[in-house]
Formats: sequence, C-alpha cells, structure tokens
Amino acid sequence: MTTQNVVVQEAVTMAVPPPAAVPNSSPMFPYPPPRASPGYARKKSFLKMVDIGGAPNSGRIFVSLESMRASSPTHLKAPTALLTDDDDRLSWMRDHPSALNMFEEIVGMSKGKQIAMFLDYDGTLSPIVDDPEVAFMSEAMREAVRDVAQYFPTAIVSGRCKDKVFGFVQLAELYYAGSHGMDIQGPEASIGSKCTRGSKSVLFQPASEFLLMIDEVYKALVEKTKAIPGAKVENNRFCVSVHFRCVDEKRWVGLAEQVGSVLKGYPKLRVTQGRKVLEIRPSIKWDKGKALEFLLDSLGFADSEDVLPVYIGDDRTDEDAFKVLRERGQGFGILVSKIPKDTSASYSLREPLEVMEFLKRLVDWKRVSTKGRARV
Ligand SMILES: O=P(O)(O)OC[C@H]1O[C@H](O[C@H]2O[C@H](CO)[C@@H](O)[C@H](O)[C@H]2O)[C@H](O)[C@@H](O)[C@@H]1O
Repeated sequence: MTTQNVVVQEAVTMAVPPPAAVPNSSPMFPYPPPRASPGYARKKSFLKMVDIGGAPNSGRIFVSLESMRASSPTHLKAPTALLTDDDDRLSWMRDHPSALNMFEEIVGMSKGKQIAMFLDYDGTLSPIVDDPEVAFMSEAMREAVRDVAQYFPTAIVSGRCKDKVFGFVQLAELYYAGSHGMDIQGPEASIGSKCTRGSKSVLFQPASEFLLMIDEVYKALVEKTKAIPGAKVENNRFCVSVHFRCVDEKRWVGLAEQVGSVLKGYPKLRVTQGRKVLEIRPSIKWDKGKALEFLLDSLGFADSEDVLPVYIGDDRTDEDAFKVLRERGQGFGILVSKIPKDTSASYSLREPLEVMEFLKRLVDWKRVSTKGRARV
C-alpha cells in the first residue's frame, strides 16, 4: 500500500506513576523492592496513527505517537489494574534475571561448548546520547571487548553503517554486521583464504541492489525534514535512520508524515522503530537474526551443538536475534534495559556499564578455567 493516510483513532492508555526512589535491597533483583500499590490511573488518549507506506504483501505500516514515545522494545504495560508497577518489575526480573546475578548458571551452560559473542552497539556498548555522531564507547569498554574476542569469536551487530560502527569500535579482530546485518564483514586475516591482513573481505551483502535507492531516499528525507528542528537523517548505507530524539514531541507526527510522503514512492522499503528513531530499510527477509545465523554458519557452527551463542542488545531490532536463539533452543539473549520490556531475551543487564562488567567476568572466568590460553 503506497498511499499516505492519516487516521485518528481513540484508544485507552494507562498512565503509570513513576516508581518511588527506594534503595536497592535485594541482590537477586537490582530493581527497587515492592511498595504499596499506587494503582493505575486510566485515562483516554487519542492515538494518531500515521500510515507511512508499506511493502507489497506486508500490509500498511503505521506509526503512532505512542509507539514513537516508547523506547524499544515496547515497554510492558500491566495487563490488569491489579498488577502494580513494582509487581510488574519483579515478575519481569524473575523471568529475565540479571546476567550478572546468574553468571554461574550462564557459564555452567557453556560447559563443552564454544561461546560466540554477538554485541549490539548503541545502548549496549555505548550509552545513548543525543547526537549519534558522538556515541563513542569508552576505552575501558573497548578493552573489555578486545579481551572477550581473545577467547570467543565476537561480532558487532548494528543498525549503523558498518564503517561507522567500525570507526567507533576500532577492533580489527571482530566480525561486523552493519546496516541491521545487511553488510557483513569478517575479521582481518582470520577467515582463511577469503581474507588477508589489510584488505577486509566482504562476506555478505544481501541488499546490494538497494544501494542506489537508499541513497536517493536518504537525500529526499534530508530535504523533507530539514525544516523540522532537531530532526536528523543518518545514511547507514543499506538503510536510513530518521532521528527524532531532539525533535519537540509536538512535531513527531509531522515528521512521521514527512517520512511517509517520501516512502509512498518506494513500496520496496519498510520502516522499523528503534530508540527515538525511524529506520527505513529494504523489505527483504533479512534482519539481525538472519545475520546471527549467517555468522554462526560462517564460524562453522551451522548444525553444531558445540556452540553457545550469546547476544546482547537493547533495541527492538535485537529482538529478531533473541527470537532466533529461542527458536534454535541454543544460547540466549540478554536485553540491556532498566525497565521491563516485552522481550524474547532470557536475561537482562541494566546499562552498558553492566555489559562491560559481564564481559570482564566472562574473560576472568575463561582465564582461570583455561589457565590463560587464549583463542588461536
Ligand atoms: O543496532 P544499533 O547499533 O543499536 O543501532 C541502532 C541505531 O543506533 C543509533 O541511534 C541510537 O543511538 C544514538 C546515539 O546514542 C541516539 O542518539 C539515537 O536516539 C538512538 O536511536 C544510530 O544512530 C542509528 O542509526 C541506529 O539505527
């Protein structure tokens, strides 16, 4: 469906009061302990659904102010008024316990298996900041990732363009899957004859025919959104990000409409939502989950029981990878989030600092258990 269409519909939403600042008392659950139920105030709101196009056979794509407001994956809402915010949080933590608290269980699962590490970038290795151009990771985090890669094959799987994320991470020994997995590259000098030091071989680009189209759409989006203060369009090579983190909320729907007006000419593109970002990408059956499977195959673990893939990510697009691991019944996802979210991940970590701590503990554990023998 290609016509732009704005539908205003009535909906009921829950207004959830912010949690009180209660000191953390439980080592099992890093969230505040339960407190008296504040109850939920129900209020009516109007959701403006903006049709921003859609690909053939995939139906229309709608973006609502509500969905733009929510960071990703979708925040969990209490299903009934009886469930309090804290009940909700505790029950979520029981289902997705901290990977730090469950560290022994996690390394226990890796017995006799090779851990393969998959890491999202923004919000996982680097904290979320207003300007995507300066989302640097710390030197300490780089050190932790470098150490992890000494023991376990490690890939960065990002919505960013591969070269840009490589520029941030600066570790040549890793695999990189940029543009939501649509641009995959192996480490320098480590994947047999396909790769020689200094010349990075491209392993896979499943959307190469979309390069020109994406560039065209990028330019059109820059033009269409330039009058909206704070809007930023980022060319991620095989996809485009339209950022609204710095746009006044009153103008979010207007921005989505502008995106829709560009996309109506491109039925082969689709839109996904990340953290205060609309991501325009080819509607091919390829995502971070497919990239993860491709990388496992490339590593020689296609049908192997001898691998424990661990995927750490914070974003809605990382859910595709979490789902793949659940469906394979192999390895697990770790969601980076301070708040309960709808997720297929098995464990959680609150923020990039905890991701770093988890990576360091893995390295320390591996060093002790192998008496310092690094991966060859
Ligand atoms: O898959 P990722 O590596 O998580 O990439 C997803 C998007 O990340 C970046 O945007 C996000 O981080 C920015 C910097 O902290 C932040 O300003 C923005 O609001 C976030 O959405 C990146 O700039 C996008 O292109 C990626 O699609």
